[in-house]
Amino acid sequence: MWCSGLRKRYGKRTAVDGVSFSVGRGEVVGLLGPNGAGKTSVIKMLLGLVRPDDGEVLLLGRPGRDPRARERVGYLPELFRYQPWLTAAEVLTLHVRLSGARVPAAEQADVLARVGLAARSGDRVGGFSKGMQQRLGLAVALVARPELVVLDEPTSALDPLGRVDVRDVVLDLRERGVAVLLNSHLIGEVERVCDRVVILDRGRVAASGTLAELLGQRELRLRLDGLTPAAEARMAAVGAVTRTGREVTVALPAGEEDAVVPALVADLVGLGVRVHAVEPVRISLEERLLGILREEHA
Ligand SMILES: Nc1ncnc2c1ncn2[C@@H]1O[C@H](COP(=O)(O)OP(=O)(O)OP(=O)(O)O)[C@@H](O)[C@H]1O
Repeated sequence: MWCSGLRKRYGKRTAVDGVSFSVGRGEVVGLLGPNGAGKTSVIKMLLGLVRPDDGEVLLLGRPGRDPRARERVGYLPELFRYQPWLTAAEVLTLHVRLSGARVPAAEQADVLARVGLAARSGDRVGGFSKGMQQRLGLAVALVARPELVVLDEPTSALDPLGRVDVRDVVLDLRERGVAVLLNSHLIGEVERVCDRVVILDRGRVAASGTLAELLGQRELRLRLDGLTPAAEARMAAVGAVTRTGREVTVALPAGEEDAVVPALVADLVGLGVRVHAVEPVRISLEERLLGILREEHA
């Protein structure tokens, strides 16, 4: 899947402003960003559910407008409700028919089992809990043997075990060479399964890259007493500084920590600062995301 220069306005509000990225076969890409960043709008444009004002979409090598491009795409929407009078098995059969694929009943039953609904296949969907409906939505996204799967908040209603199931499903898809685009606010989840992430903010790509690229940056956690403006300026010269009382975090320039850390500590001591603790750490995706968003909004 590939998109370039996607733009969308709703009235005066620009929801998506020049978004480009791609998801290759066998690759899991996470779409991250705050509420209203444009994630769902991007997904809907990719799938042809919303018409972009500008930009291009290629799905599995065909223009996104081509209905045949969508035959091999599985989609779990953020908000969904299936026909309450149908059983879970009937919902799957309906979606298989809609997709035009030929999927034998036994394979459909396997998909229900994979999302943990084997025991409920004959029950009407109207009586399903939110989490069970979300599991069914995942089964719908998977059942027609898709080559690209787009999951919009797939675990929002799921219990911790259900989240583990989804992680296994996603890793299994990757194993089979399926391209997966995952929109989730659960950053830990994204960090565990995604090869790459695209961070959206106010309709634009604020950052993107492999986890190694985005998290490659290390930072230094310090516990300090007697900070002076000169000492703060010395730390700011190294990288972005965040401070909560005596705890100070300094972003380290990539690959230079061996030289930078001892020099910084020596200078801080020289400036009269009492250094209680020094700990270099690799930042988590969550911290990195918050850092990127803070810079964007500064
Ligand atoms: N149908 C619509 N009509 C008007 N404005 C819309 C519509 N859909 C989205 N928007 C606006 O576009 C912006 C992006 O919304 P979108 O749903 O894409 O964000 P999101 O990143 O998915 O957010 P969330 O994390 O809350 O799901 C928001 O300002 C929203 O109000």
